[in-house]
Amino acid sequence: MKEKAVTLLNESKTARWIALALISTTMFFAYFFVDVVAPLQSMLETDYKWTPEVFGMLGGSEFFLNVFAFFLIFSGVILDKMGIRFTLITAGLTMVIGAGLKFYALTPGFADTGFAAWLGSFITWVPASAKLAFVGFAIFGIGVEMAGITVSKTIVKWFKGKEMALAMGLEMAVARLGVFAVFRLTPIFAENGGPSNSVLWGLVFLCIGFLLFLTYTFMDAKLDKQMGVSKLTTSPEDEFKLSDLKKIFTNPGFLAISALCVLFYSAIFPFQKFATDMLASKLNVDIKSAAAYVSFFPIGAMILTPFIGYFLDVRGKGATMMIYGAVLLTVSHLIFALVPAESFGVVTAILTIVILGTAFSLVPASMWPSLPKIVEDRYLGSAYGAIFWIQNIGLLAVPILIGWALTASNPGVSEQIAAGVEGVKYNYTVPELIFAGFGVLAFILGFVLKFVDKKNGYGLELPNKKK
Ligand SMILES: NCCCC[C@H](NC(=O)[C@@H](N)CC(=O)O)C(=O)O
Repeated sequence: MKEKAVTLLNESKTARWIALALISTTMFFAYFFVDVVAPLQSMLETDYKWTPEVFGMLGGSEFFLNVFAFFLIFSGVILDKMGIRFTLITAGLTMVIGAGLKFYALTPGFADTGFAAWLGSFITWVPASAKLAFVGFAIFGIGVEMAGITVSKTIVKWFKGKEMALAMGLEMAVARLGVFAVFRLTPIFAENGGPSNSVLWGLVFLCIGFLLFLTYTFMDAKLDKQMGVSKLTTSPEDEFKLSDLKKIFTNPGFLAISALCVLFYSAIFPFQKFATDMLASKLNVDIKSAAAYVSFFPIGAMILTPFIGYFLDVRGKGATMMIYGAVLLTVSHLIFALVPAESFGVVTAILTIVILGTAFSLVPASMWPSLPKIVEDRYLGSAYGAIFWIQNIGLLAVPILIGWALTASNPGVSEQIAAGVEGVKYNYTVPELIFAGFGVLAFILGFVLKFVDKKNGYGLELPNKKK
């Protein structure tokens, strides 16, 4: 009897783009929450007495458990061992729980408790609200990073050999739209209820995102069923083993790309957190207008990333793109650092942000689809977890470093702002020079990656799409 050939769900264009839409929309909400208070630095300083150091620490706290308690390494192993569905649901729930705690930290309901009084009784320069917000954001951080690696592996599952870089580019584009939305919406939410209202909206969005992840799991289960994926059909050599972690950390391609990743992203995400205040001070405009200019940053990246992804699918040149990205990154931070405020107008600001947005498209669009070329599929989740872990070390340390550099290079300014003195502003030259330095190092690492690729034949310069 002839067996009926099954057309796999991922062979259907409609099905794979629906799968992508579901997981990408959740990442939109997740990225919204990541920066939900980013444009509110001065409001948090005035309303909650959060100094720039405290604000910088909040940015770092997102990565605290991932880095120090190795949660990202665990997340990668969980993904490879337990599969996509389990990990997506766990990630979604973790984000909601962490976000809920961060919201509670900013409410009067918390401020009036004995717990708040106790939290405020030690390390008194960090307010109780900030301490609890750090805990919530650290838990959220586990969820969002777990979601990030799982979404990457999911895209490889549905799109490998097809439009993989385009799909990853589109997913990142949708996520960036979340960052654009946050810079537009958060100041409005905060005007009508303070920073806690912005965080509450972020929490509501995350609940919707969780439901979308849940919906996707039904598609995933159907695809697995069609592929006959079960413990019985997976041969022992196809299964993830803990010893694979050693293979990841001794792979020269992985090490080069991870170093480039941490340097590049250290000059992007931490910048995003300080960018509104930096532009407000450099352009001498209010926070709302500055936040509106910063919103062009993710928009530039959002528009370009899928095009670059498409180019990589059909033409390749992934390693070269990363080098171009590092050059643009350095140039834009040098402009922010060195062009004097008198010559720095709105047009210069927007142009520089667009250059930075282009860098922010070139590197991510080529970096994330490169990893499946460097490591085996069976430990791809762990490899994504490990590269995120290395990246998170930078994302944790750099906002603290920048907060400290800002205070140190502007003696007395923090005290005047906290005292409510009008018109006092920070000068961001030193922090911007630090960001530019990361760009220079990323540029050098780009060449190292190209060399390692040539030596090991990973095919980073080759197209992703099979003819
Ligand atoms: N599926 C997404 C690929 C990674 C996208 C990348 N995000 C990260 O690297 C995150 N670890 C950073 C973060 O969560 O802050 C991006 O370019 O957005």
